[in-house]
Amino acid sequence: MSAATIDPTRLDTEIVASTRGLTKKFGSVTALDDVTLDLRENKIYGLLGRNGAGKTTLMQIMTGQAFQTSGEVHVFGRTPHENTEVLRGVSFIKESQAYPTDYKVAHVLAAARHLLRDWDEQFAQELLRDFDLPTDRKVKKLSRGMTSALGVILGLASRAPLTFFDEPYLGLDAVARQLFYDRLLADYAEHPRTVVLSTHLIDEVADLLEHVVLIDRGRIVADADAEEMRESAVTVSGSVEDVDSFVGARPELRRESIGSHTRVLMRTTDHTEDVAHAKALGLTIEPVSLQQLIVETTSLQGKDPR
Ligand SMILES: Nc1ncnc2c1ncn2[C@@H]1O[C@H](COP(=O)(O)OP(=O)(O)OP(=O)(O)O)[C@@H](O)[C@H]1O
Repeated sequence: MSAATIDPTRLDTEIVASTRGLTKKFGSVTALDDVTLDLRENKIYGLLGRNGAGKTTLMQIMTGQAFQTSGEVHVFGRTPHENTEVLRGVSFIKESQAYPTDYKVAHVLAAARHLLRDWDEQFAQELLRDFDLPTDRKVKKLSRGMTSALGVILGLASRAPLTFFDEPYLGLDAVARQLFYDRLLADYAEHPRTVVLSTHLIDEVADLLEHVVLIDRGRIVADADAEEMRESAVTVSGSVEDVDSFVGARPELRRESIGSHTRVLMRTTDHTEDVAHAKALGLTIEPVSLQQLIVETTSLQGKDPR
């Protein structure tokens, strides 16, 4: 779907969470730098960015688990910190989640049932069967994949209006990850909510994402509809002369040349027009994957480690 054909009613959905000028410093490290962001209801977001970009810090502050140094954060119109009512509608799933030493899977589920307003026990039981997770096993004794499965079950069955998944599926194998994506999509269709997926597996989740927030060294560098973002660039190839004249002065994200043949990944402001024009000139034009675009966008921002 192109930007022009997006259902206009979906553009104006309510804001469920927002930040204004959010900054977080850890000593001399600025983990978040003036982040202003709105998360709207009933959308699946990809929160993407390189290691150390600030994704986890942003999610921790939005879920009231950490304090900002300056700036504002609101969830359902209120400050999330120590706000039980707000947090009953928020689910934050992360791999490093710690549980009390003696907790079994069943205890974790009971706690979630108690804490989360929209928890669906029947769905949780279905997911336990799907992921083959034993409820009487101590969480400490679960394998890495089983621990990840517990995380995704909690996140899905919470049906929280605002659900964050901070790479909880790192331990899942490819089959279990696919099961997670399938269950998420099917359940989201029946129970729309705001889901934020933070992941490095961009290609794998690309089709799920409706909106992309790209963070680089603590700053938001892209906040766009996923389809619009995909259509913001193309790869064009042909003879150096033809490609150069087609690209003109427009921004190039990458160029690879062999002899007199060249291939350029370039920005475009009119995707349809550019595709038609390039084809008419006999150039080869290919779409760009979200992953490719994000790699090029973030690598352009500089590579100095913090
Ligand atoms: N408790 C802390 N004390 C000091 N520095 C921290 C702390 N937590 C995060 N940082 C720093 O803040 C920056 C952002 O970290 P964050 O964990 O938010 O990144 P991320 O995008 O989630 O990374 P990854 O994809 O690797 O998980 C990093 O430079 C990190 O070292």
